[in-house]
Amino acid sequence: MATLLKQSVKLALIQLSCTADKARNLSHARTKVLEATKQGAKIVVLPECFNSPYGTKYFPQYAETLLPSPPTEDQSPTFHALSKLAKEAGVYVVGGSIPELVEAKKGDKTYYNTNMTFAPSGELLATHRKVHLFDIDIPGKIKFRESDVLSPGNKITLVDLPEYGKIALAICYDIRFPELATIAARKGAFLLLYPGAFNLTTGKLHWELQARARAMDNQVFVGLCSPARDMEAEYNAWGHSLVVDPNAEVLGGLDEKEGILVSELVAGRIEEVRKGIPLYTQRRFDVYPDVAEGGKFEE
Ligand SMILES: NC(=O)CC(=O)C(=O)O
Repeated sequence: MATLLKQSVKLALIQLSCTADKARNLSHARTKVLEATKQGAKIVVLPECFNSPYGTKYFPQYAETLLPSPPTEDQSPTFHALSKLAKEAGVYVVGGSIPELVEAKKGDKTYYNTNMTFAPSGELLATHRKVHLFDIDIPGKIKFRESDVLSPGNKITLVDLPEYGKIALAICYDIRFPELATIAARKGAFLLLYPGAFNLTTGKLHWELQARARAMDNQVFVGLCSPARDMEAEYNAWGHSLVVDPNAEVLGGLDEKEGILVSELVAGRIEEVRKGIPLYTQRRFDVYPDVAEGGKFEE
């Protein structure tokens, strides 16, 4: 029987220390991706906003232009660094996210929080713009309004890795919207990946819970990749990158410090879990609508 994950694969999440120095962040990311590759990883993930600090005032300052693709070196040093790195390491590189600038002819500027995923050949396979912007206000704890600067993406992102199967990409706050995950899983993703930077308030409450919930709902692997925590920065990331299996069990996790988490995703595990708890044949579309009938896959 064909399995969703065609062969077992090692996934690495790089919980990178991210600074205000973009060039340093890029070369540091290279060092860590190569380190993960030495441990056998074939899919390597970087965190949300891995080449800049996370904060609305930083997005315009660090933004790069990705379109038309491929951008020049000047337009996007990160595109070129990640493409070269994927080729050098011979692995899939899921480039967390970076602030993206789209400038209209009349000078209007639009910013997105954008992921780029590269094949081992160095080819750009997909981009995902954060669909749900992080606008929250928890009195006395945290207020954040990405929408002051960013615009939202408008699609669900599935990426085909021919030797392994399909993965779904979304960014941080996107994880709180289970419809996106469910549609991607029902379209055949074996892994939901979320580069993300929760914080000390919401991280403690919901980070692991969200990861396990999306894995449990959809009976697929889930990976959440955070920047390392920096208490000198204005925004303090939660850290605790983790990988969860299709039975919602934590396969591995980090603390708040920089680190590399390598986890083996075993082919056949999804089908084993789904055989035991057969949600996939028990859905009642005569009682409620099938969300997987919808979903937009192109910008
Ligand atoms: N930073 C985010 O996008 C999301 C987050 O921190 C949360 O959902 O909590």
